[in-house]
Amino acid sequence: MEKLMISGGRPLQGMVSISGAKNSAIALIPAAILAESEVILDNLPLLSDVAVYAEILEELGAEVAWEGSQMRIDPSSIKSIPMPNGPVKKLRASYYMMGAMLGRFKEAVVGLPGGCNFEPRPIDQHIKGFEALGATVTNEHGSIHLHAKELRGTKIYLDVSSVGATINIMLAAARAKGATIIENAAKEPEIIDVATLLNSMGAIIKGAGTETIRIEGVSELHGCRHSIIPDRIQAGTYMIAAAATRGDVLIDNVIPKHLEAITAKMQEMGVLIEEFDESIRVKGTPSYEHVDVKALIYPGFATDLQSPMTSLLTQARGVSVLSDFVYSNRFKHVPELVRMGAKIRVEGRSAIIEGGRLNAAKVKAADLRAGAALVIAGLTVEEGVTEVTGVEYIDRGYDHLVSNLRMLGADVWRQSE
Ligand SMILES: CC(=O)N[C@H]1[C@@H](OP(=O)(O)OP(=O)(O)OC[C@H]2O[C@@H](n3ccc(=O)[nH]c3=O)[C@H](O)[C@@H]2O)O[C@H](CO)[C@@H](O)[C@@H]1O
Ligand SMILES: C=C(OP(=O)(O)O)C(=O)O
Repeated sequence: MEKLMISGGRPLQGMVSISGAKNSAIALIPAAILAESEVILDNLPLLSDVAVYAEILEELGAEVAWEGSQMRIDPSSIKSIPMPNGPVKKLRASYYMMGAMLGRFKEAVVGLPGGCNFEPRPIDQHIKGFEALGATVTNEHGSIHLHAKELRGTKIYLDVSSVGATINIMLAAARAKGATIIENAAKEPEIIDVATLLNSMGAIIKGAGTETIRIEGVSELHGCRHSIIPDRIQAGTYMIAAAATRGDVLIDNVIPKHLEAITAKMQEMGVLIEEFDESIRVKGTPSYEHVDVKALIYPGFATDLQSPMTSLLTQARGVSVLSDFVYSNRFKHVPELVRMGAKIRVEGRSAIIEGGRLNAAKVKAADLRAGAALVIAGLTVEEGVTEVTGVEYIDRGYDHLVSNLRMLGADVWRQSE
């Protein structure tokens, strides 16, 4: 096991290039199961979640060649094998195995997902969707068993606009008979990315990115080549880190439109931000105003940036209120930030943050974005070394974090625990 060591107090300066999006990559890899020939994914991030997904596909019999930021997946010899345990337990997005296997084989056995469990994360809307398409779904000893004689298109209204359920239903419906309409669909950019890949594979999907998605089922899908969209959450994290250290950073390979909510909130605090076609420059200022933030579904402020934003708000004057309307209890970073001297209390689904200096401490990342929050907090500390354990969570979602931060002038290194 390793830990991250951070000797903070240096403004981040220079340029960082953002990798492809985790939440796209880990949906696009299982989507390749639906094809009959090779799928090539470019701009793939180097993340532990991606490695686990490659392992899952290999276990099923796919040929996977991963070199740098490209993955070639030949799914032609994939077999329908039950996956109750093993790598599916290591990540959240293994739930996409249900939609992809159901679409291709009309059956699947998949262990309940792992990943970041900052609070109970139900999958009832995924199951409701599969059942509406004609599948029988049972939970047997912690594994979901799915089976259908045939999948038939239908209209599905999601009770909550879930990213995972929207993508999972698209995967299964892409090879169903007839048309499926998802109402109250999630609108996150990663959903458009998955629809783009599926359409390049021969699917007929319209409306991705809006609340109504229509999927015309087809009997066969073929291979294709696809470049993954930039990771808006990694980009937002570097934007926050640049501001928190009062630095000046050009964040390259981003889609500024995907970052509008975080950009607007940071500008409201007094951070200077310039937008270019594919990059964003973030320049810190000596003093920030407190703001209130509401994490919402896209295009609102991303819940995945809520924890990193908490660290930035410790650097603002006065009292900020940060509420999460996607996850009511995503606050595992708070006690650790308090250990570093932050004045934060949680009330219901809100964190009340009073600005002030942080101190170096030994802290533990309990999930991916809590880890990012602690790294940002450590970067602001002027004396001493902050130690962050739980690095395995951070490796789920940040490509080359240490080398990127070092390139920006931070004094950060990994060390054995
Ligand atoms: C792999 C992946 O893409 N992960 C992202 C995805 O997670 P994930 O797809 O799991 O999150 P959802 O969009 O499904 O969850 C949104 C809300 O809906 C609720 N819900 C969800 C499904 C369901 O069947 N029933 C239900 O009640 C959840 O508890 C949560 O309150 O979107 C989240 C919200 O943007 C992000 O934080 C995660 O980074
Ligand atoms: C919660 C996250 O991921 P996952 O859904 O994969 O656990 C995240 O990326 O912040």
